[in-house]
Amino acid sequence: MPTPETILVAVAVIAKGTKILIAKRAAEQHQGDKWEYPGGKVEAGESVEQALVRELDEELGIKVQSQQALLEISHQYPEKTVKLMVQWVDEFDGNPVGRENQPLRWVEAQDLPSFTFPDANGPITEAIVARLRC
Ligand SMILES: Nc1nc2c([nH]c(=O)n2[C@@H]2O[C@H](COP(=O)(O)OP(=O)(O)OP(=O)(O)O)[C@@H](O)[C@H]2O)c(=O)[nH]1
Ligand SMILES: [Mg+2]
Repeated sequence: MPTPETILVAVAVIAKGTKILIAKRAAEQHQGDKWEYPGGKVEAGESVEQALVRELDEELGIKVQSQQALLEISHQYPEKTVKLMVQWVDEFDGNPVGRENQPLRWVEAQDLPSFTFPDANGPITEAIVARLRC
């Protein structure tokens, strides 16, 4: 059987000081009811950076002013394979709101381990903590 195509996803770690913004996925979504870093699928013809700007406008109503690559994670779920392009965002205009009615929380980075994230997300917390220490 051919390997299914990898879905490229632009994901934002949005930081305000030592606080990180997380959002709750809807029950009916893939990896539903878990917390996530906002973002979504990169569409045809878009760069990762462009996709992130679009997704954060659509999902949170903020305008990203700068972003930097934090890490990349390839993960095979039983039903699909994703490649998360995780970007660090600490400059943006506007105040994030859950435009898709998703609950949002600003969480101290050190408290992230007490939230349940999609299975692919394991390495992200460590990368955040490392980034904040530098
Ligand atoms: N946004 C986001 N997606 C993640 C994370 N971790 C993770 O495995 N994913 C997976 O990445 C895939 C695409 O993300 P998404 O559901 O946000 O895509 P999207 O905004 O384009 O949504 P849509 O398909 O409802 O239009 C999903 O299969 C999701 O489970 C994460 O931290 N944030
Ligand atoms: Mg999304």
